[in-house]
Amino acid sequence: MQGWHTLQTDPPLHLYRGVLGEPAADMLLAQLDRELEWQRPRLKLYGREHPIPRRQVWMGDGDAHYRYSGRDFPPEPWHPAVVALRDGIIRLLSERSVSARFNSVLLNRYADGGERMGWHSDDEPELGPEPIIAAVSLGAERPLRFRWKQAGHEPFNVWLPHDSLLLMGPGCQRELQHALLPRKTPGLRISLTFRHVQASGH
Ligand SMILES: O=C(O)CCC(=O)C(=O)O
Ligand SMILES: [Fe+2]
Repeated sequence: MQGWHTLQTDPPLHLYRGVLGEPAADMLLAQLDRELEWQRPRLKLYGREHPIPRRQVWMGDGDAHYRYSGRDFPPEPWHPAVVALRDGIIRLLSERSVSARFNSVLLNRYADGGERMGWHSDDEPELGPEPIIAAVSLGAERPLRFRWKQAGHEPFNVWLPHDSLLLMGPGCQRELQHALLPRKTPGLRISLTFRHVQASGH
């Protein structure tokens, strides 16, 4: 159970179970919930502003700005527990001969199954042509739903257990979209999606 599981190879999706070990993962979930300044920004969708249906924190190196839905998010400074997790993830990826660097992370906080993230690909220009995204899940287990941009392939779920890491390799953002759809289930979930954004010259 523990360790790497290949979900598919083209484009690559790999799940690692047991990133920190249960007690440390439980502690990190509680610590992030308590210590971060969770935001609920309002974003424009089809010309109208709505608060996002979850909370988030954008964190990273000072020059790692992130732009979406016409807004610019300057990063919060790295939290030491998130730095330690990032470095652990980089070590795990190097076991697979994936050399990744991450200068930023989007932390998402879903208070319960009603909170969600809609369909998207992480394909903003500042993420570069074939981004590698490493997504750590803490708390309530929920499925990440994937669908193909090209017609004729079936959508599928990837269940993301507590203390797991989902590696979305090259091609995942180009060929697929993903969403965390609402479910009638309780339970706090926090995800951390580590990325590398090109410095924006701010
Ligand atoms: O919460 C998740 O697992 C998905 C998050 C996600 O897709 C993102 O941060 O881009
Ligand atoms: Fe995403």
